[in-house]
Amino acid sequence: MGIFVTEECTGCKLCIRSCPFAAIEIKDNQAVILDNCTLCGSCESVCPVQAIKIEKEEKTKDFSDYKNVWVFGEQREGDLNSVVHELVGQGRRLANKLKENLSVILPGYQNIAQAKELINYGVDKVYLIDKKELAEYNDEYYTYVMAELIKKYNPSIVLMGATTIGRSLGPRVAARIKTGLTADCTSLDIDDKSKILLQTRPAFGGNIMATIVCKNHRPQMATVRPGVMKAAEKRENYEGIISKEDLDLSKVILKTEVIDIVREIEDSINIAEADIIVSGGRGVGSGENFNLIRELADTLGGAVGASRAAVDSGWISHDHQVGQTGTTVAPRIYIACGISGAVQHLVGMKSSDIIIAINKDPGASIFNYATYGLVGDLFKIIPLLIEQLKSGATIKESAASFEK
Ligand SMILES: Cc1cc2nc3c(=O)[nH]c(=O)nc-3n(C[C@H](O)[C@H](O)[C@H](O)COP(=O)(O)OP(=O)(O)OC[C@H]3O[C@@H](n4cnc5c(N)ncnc54)[C@H](O)[C@@H]3O)c2cc1C
Repeated sequence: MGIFVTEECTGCKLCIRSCPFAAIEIKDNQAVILDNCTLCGSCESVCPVQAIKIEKEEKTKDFSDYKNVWVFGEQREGDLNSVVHELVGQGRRLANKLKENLSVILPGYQNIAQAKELINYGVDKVYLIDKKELAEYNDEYYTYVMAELIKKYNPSIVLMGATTIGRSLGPRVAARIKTGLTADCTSLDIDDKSKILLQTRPAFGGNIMATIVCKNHRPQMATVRPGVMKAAEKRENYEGIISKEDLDLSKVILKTEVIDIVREIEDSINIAEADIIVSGGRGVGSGENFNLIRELADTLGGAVGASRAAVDSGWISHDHQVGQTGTTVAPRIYIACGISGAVQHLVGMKSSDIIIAINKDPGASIFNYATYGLVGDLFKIIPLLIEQLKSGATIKESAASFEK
C-alpha cells in the first residue's frame, strides 16, 4: 500500500482540511504527504482533480528463494501417525503442481527405518534428525528443530497433522519464524496463477468453508485434519534421499520434561469392523456420562462411537468419531444417543442396517434416518434399555417397546 500525489495537484488545500491526522503540507503549490499518514483515504476522496492516489494493492513480495513442500513426520514411539501418509499424499499433489520436491522432516530417535519407508511413498527427501532427546515429543525441542531447518532450507509450504502434537507444534513454529498458519484445513490446493497455497477450512461453526491465503510471508503453514486427505500409496523403487541433520539441542531451554508416559486404558476397538455401535453425542453432556454409553455397548457386546461434538469436547478420543472426518461405519445396529443427525455425522453411519436414535428433540433430523426413534431423555431411556437387555430381551424388542 502507498500514497502519492500526481502533477495535476493545484495546491487547493482541500486535502489538508480533510486530513484528520495533519499529515499533508503544501510545498511549491503541491500537496506533500507526511510520514504520519495512515492511508485513511480522506484526502483522496475530496481532491477535486483526483491528484491524490492510494495504491490499495500491496506489491507481491519476491519469494523465489522459497521452494518445496514439507511435511512434519509426526511419530510416537517409532510409529508414524497415519496423518503423515495423508499429508504425503496431498503434499505430493501440491509439489507436482508447483513442479517442486516433497520432503518429510523426521525428528525422532533411531528412526532411519521410518525414513527409508517414507521414500517408498513418493517422498523426494527425508530430513532425518536422530537424537535421544527427540524420542518423545517435546514442544521446545521440536519447535527448535523445525524452526532451524525451515530457516536453513526455506520451504514454501509446511504441513502438519491437526493432531494433539501438530496443534501444539504448528503455532509455536509459525510464531518463531514469523509466518501465518491456517489450522484445521480440510482441503488444500495451489492457485494456478499466483502459485499460492489455497488453504480451506470450515469457519463460523462449520457454516461456511473459508479459503485462506498467506500472501506476505513464507513458508505457508497449515495443519490438516486427520482422515480427510487421501493417503499416499506405496510406490516401488521410488528414488529419494535421506539427509541427516545435526542440530545442537543443548541450546534449547526446556520448560517441560517428560517424566513418564501413561497409556490410556481404552475400550479400543476398530469401530469400522464392529457389528454393533452405541454412539454418544453432545447430548451425553460429559466424559463421565459416557460411562452410560459404554455400559450399553458392553451389555450388547458392541463398540463405542461418538459424534465430533463429543470428541471435540474432549469426552472421548478421535478414534471413536463416526462421520466425514472420523470413521465410516456400517454395523448391523447403530444406536445414536444425544446426536442430532448433522449431515457430516450421517454420511459416516447411514448405511447401518438398523439405526436406533435416542433424542429428546422430536424434530432432530436423526429421526429421519432411524429405524426406531426413541424420543426422550437418554439418561432415563438407556438405563431402562440396559435393564430390559439384561433380563433377556433383544435390542430390537427393547427399542420397539419404547418407540413413540
Ligand atoms: C468439515 C466438517 C466435518 C465434520 N465431520 C464430522 C464428523 O466426522 N462426525 C460428526 O459427528 N460431526 C462432524 N462434523 C460436525 C457436525 O456438523 C455436527 O456439528 C456434529 O455432528 C454435531 O454433533 P452432535 O449431534 O453430537 O451435537 P448437536 O448437534 O449439538 O446435537 C446434540 C443432540 O443431543 C440432543 N440431546 C441433548 N440432551 C439430550 C438428552 N439428555 N437426551 C437425549 N437427547 C439429548 C439434542 O436434542 C441434540 O439433538 C463436521 C463438521 C464439519 C464442518
